[in-house]
Amino acid sequence: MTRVAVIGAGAIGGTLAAWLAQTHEVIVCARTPLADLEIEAPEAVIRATPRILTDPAAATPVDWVLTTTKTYDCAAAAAWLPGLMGPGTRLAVIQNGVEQSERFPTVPAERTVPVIIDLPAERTAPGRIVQRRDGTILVPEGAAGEALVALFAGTVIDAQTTPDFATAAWRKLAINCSGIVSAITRRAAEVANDEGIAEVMRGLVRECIAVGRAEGATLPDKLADQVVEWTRKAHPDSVNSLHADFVAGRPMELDARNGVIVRLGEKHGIATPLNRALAAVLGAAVHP
Ligand SMILES: NC(=O)C1=CN([C@@H]2O[C@H](COP(=O)(O)OP(=O)(O)OC[C@H]3O[C@@H](n4cnc5c(N)ncnc54)[C@H](OP(=O)(O)O)[C@@H]3O)[C@@H](O)[C@H]2O)C=CC1
Ligand SMILES: CC(C)(CO)C(=O)C(=O)O
Repeated sequence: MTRVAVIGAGAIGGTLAAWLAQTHEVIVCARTPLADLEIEAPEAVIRATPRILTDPAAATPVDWVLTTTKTYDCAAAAAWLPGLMGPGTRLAVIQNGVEQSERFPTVPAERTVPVIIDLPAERTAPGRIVQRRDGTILVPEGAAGEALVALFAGTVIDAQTTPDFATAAWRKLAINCSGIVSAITRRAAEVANDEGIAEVMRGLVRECIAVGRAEGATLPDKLADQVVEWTRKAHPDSVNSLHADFVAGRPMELDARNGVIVRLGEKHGIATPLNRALAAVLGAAVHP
């Protein structure tokens, strides 16, 4: 049986830990204590009672570490790694953005697997999560990516390798950068039905497309319209993770979702006024 440690028991970590615990030995490395996991998935309620650790000093080596904290908590999450990483342990960085491979520099590149996850989920209480639909995972081709795909076999998470991970990451960033409109308006995915807001979303995505192409991703012009359509088809009450952070008064992944477009745009001489402006507005907003 594969030993898997999941760092972070939030929306993504809790959901993945519960699904993996059906077939693997799972340890949850949590900051806030919790008793167990209960996931309200589209077809069923999934329960799991993995071993829960709250002290990095208690961690011992596992086969896989899945890190699922927010990007702004990477430094704190790294405190778990000395205990969890043995000579053969692989680290999957399951976070939004396009810089997953750079966030845990102490782990050798060949043992780090960047992961793009599409899995809308919201945490309602410690260990209690609403999973809005079945999810997908994309990882780069190669032995480590294939091993991660095998880990998720038998779960509702459709894990696959891709020969062009950069494109996959930038396509997901296109969705995420546009999600800032939900946090600013404090409205769930249904806000995309407002045509004025949809036009702002398209503008954010067009900037993302320009910078992503300069970084080597293959992104069609129609992606701007597609992002709006996908958001309109999401569960209308679906709250994205940036919006969830804002209303909870937590830090936000503004740099990973919008700031990175501004930063890399500057590198390539591409103007990104919408991402810059909206990130500044949300960054300065007082949480509700
Ligand atoms: N939610 C979603 O629908 C999606 C999210 N993502 C991405 O996935 C990543 C995770 O997001 P999400 O699950 O929503 O985030 P959450 O805020 O729900 O969960 C993050 C978890 O990390 C925990 N954590 C923080 N620091 C530590 C630490 N040092 N040790 C252990 N645990 C720690 C938090 O603890 P505490 O309980 O104390 O807060 C929290 O439980 C983000 O990059 C996000 O953008 C991607 C796709 C969809
Ligand atoms: C697009 C979405 C909502 C689900 O995958 C997401 O990535 C997030 O909430 O951060």
